[in-house]
Amino acid sequence: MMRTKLLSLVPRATVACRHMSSATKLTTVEVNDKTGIATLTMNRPPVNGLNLELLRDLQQSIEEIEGNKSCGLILTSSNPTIFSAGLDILEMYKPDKERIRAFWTQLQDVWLALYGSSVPTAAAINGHSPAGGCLLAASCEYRVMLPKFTIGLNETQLGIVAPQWFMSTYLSILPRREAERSLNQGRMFTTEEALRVGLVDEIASSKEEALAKCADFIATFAKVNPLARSLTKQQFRSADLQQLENERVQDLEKFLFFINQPAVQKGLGIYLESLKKKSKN
Ligand SMILES: CCCCC/C=C\CCCC/C=C/C(=O)SCCNC(=O)CCNC(=O)[C@H](O)C(C)(C)COP(=O)(O)OP(=O)(O)OC[C@H]1O[C@@H](n2cnc3c(N)ncnc32)[C@H](O)[C@@H]1OP(=O)(O)O
Repeated sequence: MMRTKLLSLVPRATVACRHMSSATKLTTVEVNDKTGIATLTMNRPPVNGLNLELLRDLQQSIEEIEGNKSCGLILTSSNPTIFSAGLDILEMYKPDKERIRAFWTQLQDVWLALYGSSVPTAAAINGHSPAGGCLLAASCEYRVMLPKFTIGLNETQLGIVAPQWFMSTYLSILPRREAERSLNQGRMFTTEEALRVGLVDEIASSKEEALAKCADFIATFAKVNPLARSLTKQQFRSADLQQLENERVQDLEKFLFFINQPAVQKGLGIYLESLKKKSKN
């Protein structure tokens, strides 16, 4: 394993980090030597759209962190204004038959790995976090968000439906009434609104502060027996995890059926166009 000192990249100049993975291009993992906490950074310009390759790298990085006995995982983004734009719509619009199967299966794998991770997890949400971006953040145990951004499961706004495990993830954080209403509305919350409903736990004024708050959360487990902690977490999450494990194939088939409906394809095309028009103005 490569052990490079990346002093110029760490948030606090006095803390050394081990750079664990450099082979992957779309994610990086840095472990803070002092705290043992791993920071997993998504880096797929322009918007961290979750395509097959980014999802593969995310899963590889989560496995790497689990395997390296890190004390915790902080998920963040290298983009200063976008945590993740969610699923890359280009994977779902006029999809290639084989690739879209691999894509959805990989998304399932990432969720199972992150939501079911044995280490404490936190998200430093340093930018907008719609749909799949929100799913990743919500799969963590703690969320710290920067002001003036938005977060939420906005699928219905795009004419698509968040599958059951997206809903379970929301329900693990939000009261049922809030989860149902905001999913039905496809509501995007501002940072302040997200704090008010409990979708995020804290607000930070900079990425550095968000990372530090996430590290403080992970440090609350320092004196807790790690096995007792992870088995307790597993018990809380096992019904959700098991449900997807049991229904993976049906979930994939449902997704393929739904996404290939002409009306859904038309809607995705219109949405992509509107995004492109907006980016040109
Ligand atoms: C009952 C059975 C159910 C079965 C399941 C059925 C269906 C499956 C559901 C799947 C669940 C889906 C989850 C998702 O994650 S869908 C994706 C949702 N994402 C969004 O709606 C976000 C869209 N993007 C934005 O709102 C903004 O781009 C932004 C993230 C706020 C960033 O804004 P800004 O900095 O102003 O950047 P631009 O808008 O200018 O974008 C730059 C370029 O990036 C392209 N872009 C943006 N987002 C995406 C995306 N998600 N996928 C692909 N491409 C994206 C955008 O078009 C620009 O491209 P250009 O430079 O080429 O014009």
